[in-house]
Amino acid sequence: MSRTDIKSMSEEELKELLLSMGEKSFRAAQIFSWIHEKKAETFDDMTNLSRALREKLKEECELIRLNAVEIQKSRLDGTRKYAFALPDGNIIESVWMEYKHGNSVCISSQVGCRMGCRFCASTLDGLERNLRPSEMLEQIYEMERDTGQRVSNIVVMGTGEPLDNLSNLLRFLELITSEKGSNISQRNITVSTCGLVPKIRELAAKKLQITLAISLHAPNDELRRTMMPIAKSYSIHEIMDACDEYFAATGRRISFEYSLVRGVNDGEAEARQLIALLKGRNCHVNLIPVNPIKERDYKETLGQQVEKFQKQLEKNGINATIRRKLGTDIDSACGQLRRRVRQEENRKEAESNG
Ligand SMILES: C[S@@+](CC[C@H](N)C(=O)[O-])C[C@H]1O[C@@H](n2cnc3c(N)ncnc32)[C@H](O)[C@@H]1O
Ligand code: SF4
Repeated sequence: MSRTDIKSMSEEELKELLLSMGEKSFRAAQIFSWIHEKKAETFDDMTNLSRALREKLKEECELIRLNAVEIQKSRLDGTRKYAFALPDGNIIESVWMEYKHGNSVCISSQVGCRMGCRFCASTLDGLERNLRPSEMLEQIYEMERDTGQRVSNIVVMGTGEPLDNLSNLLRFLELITSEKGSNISQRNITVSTCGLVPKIRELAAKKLQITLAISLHAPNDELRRTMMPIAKSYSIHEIMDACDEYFAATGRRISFEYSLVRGVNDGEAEARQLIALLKGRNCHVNLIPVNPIKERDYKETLGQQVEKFQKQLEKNGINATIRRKLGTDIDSACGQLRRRVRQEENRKEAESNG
């Protein structure tokens, strides 16, 4: 029988668990605080619990940890890239970034991704599985343990489509923002999606204060379909309607991600279409030259053209920034560290077998 994933549980669920073990319900608050506030590494760290209860918890529950199998540290700034092994051996990646206003982390929401975007390394082997809430949390807790610092901002922009794993994402958000845990403000969290329209509407109905980022990458459906298969299911028009609903429900300005691909979506005509699409909207555009991956033929837009594109948007009243690149000395496209670590592990295994 598999053990209970206690790090994914709400305080209410913890209470029920403890009552079912014949314990007093106030133990739930103590255990919740050990896990999410003090970030206990083992049940034995929970010193205000009786030895008997700790033993019972060890038998019935797992307190999952991630194992950092590789950490790349930038020599230029504080950026660190982590490859973490999950309890089942799957590998995911997370990034730690240091800014003047605090520390920011980029975390994964799935092992792989099934969305198939043409520029993205995360999807090359498809989707393996969803991450549990505990596995999303633990990326952050583990990076905090490693750096000895606290996180203030979170972007769910690593491997995976977070809205394809919505119920686990919602529990993760509940736990990481809990006043009895890390107490991170919803306003300091960004969730990025390729545009799963029904899930955007579901998220809007929760009325959270998190920022929604839409990976747009093209100003018209025809071009978007060549870059992102999801564009065959939902049109840009439908995405914009869902964004309006999100804004109406939350009052939060939408961010649009636009990866510039040389000769594909970076011309004056595309900028004009993008302006027409976003004019009058309370939004922000993040421009980022695409990070080329060797498995695909896309090349990044070069510096001058990136600036020209941005200026054209700004001149027409569209807020646009070029995303500053951190850790350029360790930079590799999202999902590539995980792929390399996995390939190395497969090679070692093959060598030891043969
Ligand atoms: C990896 S995705 C994860 C979140 C979600 N699945 C999404 O697509 O928004 C995060 C962001 O990275 C972008 N991205 C993926 N591969 C990229 C690449 N090679 N170069 C630049 N941006 C990339 C995506 O388009 C998206 O805006
Ligand atoms: S960009 Fe996002 S949705 Fe598209 S394949 Fe990558 S992780 Fe998945």
